[in-house]
Amino acid sequence: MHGYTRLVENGVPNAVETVGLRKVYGEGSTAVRALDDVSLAFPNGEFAAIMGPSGSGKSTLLHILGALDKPSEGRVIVGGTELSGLSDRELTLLRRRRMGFVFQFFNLIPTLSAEENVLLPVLISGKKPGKYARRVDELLDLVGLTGRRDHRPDELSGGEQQRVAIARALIRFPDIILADEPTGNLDSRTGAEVLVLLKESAARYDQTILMVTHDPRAASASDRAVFLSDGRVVDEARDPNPDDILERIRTLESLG
Ligand SMILES: Nc1ncnc2c1ncn2[C@@H]1O[C@H](COP(=O)(O)OP(=O)(O)OP(=O)(O)O)[C@@H](O)[C@H]1O
Repeated sequence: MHGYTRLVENGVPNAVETVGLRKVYGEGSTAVRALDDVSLAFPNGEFAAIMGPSGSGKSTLLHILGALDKPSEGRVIVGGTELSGLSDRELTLLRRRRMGFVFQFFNLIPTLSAEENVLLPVLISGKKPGKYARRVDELLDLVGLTGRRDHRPDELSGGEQQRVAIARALIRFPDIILADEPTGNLDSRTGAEVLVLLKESAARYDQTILMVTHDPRAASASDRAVFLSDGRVVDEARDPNPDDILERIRTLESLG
């Protein structure tokens, strides 16, 4: 159905919403049901953590929420727009205009400086980089890399590279930030700093954060943790604390 819109109480569409999402990889006896009837709503401005055991479907869900992959069945609605009605070109534009990706393996371009990596989404979308000069300065300052702007990725630590990736994800003021294990290979202090950065940006620019993580401490920074098991949403926790999350994970793993 085209133009499908669901409204939340105050009349503003959810940042992202899914209805009856299924994803099956492969066919016949080797088919894997990665997502099974997932219906979720992420209101504007929410910081949501997506958790669950290995293989439970977290990355698959994040890729579908970020319009990087398509569901086998069900709907994804981003800011009131149903994705199934969009062409590949329109999906690309929607990703560029509205989404920022922070993935664990930083995907920085090795031959570009930190500053050039941050500007990459601007260059790719054909905008004039000069217009973003002030924004680059602001972001490099926000992530504490002003003094490293001319360094290439191999001249930066893992934490610094991750901070470049965050600045890059934020450069075009995305409505939605999708993060896959953003603290996964960082020490706990750098990981905590990265989360503070994401939260500060989200609060300042009214952005929604969708973050896959295994880390109870990272998830406790969120407004809501959603737990997947075998491709289904099996639990949710509002304003979770690390102990609460650990307890729920243990329960899920004992059931699995
Ligand atoms: N491209 C693919 N082809 C076939 N099966 C896949 C593919 N991608 C994922 N799967 C399967 O789908 C299921 C869900 O995978 P997914 O990567 O979403 O889980 P996850 O919760 O992110 O796991 P992890 O925490 O280990 O990263 C798994 O059983 C996985 O083996």
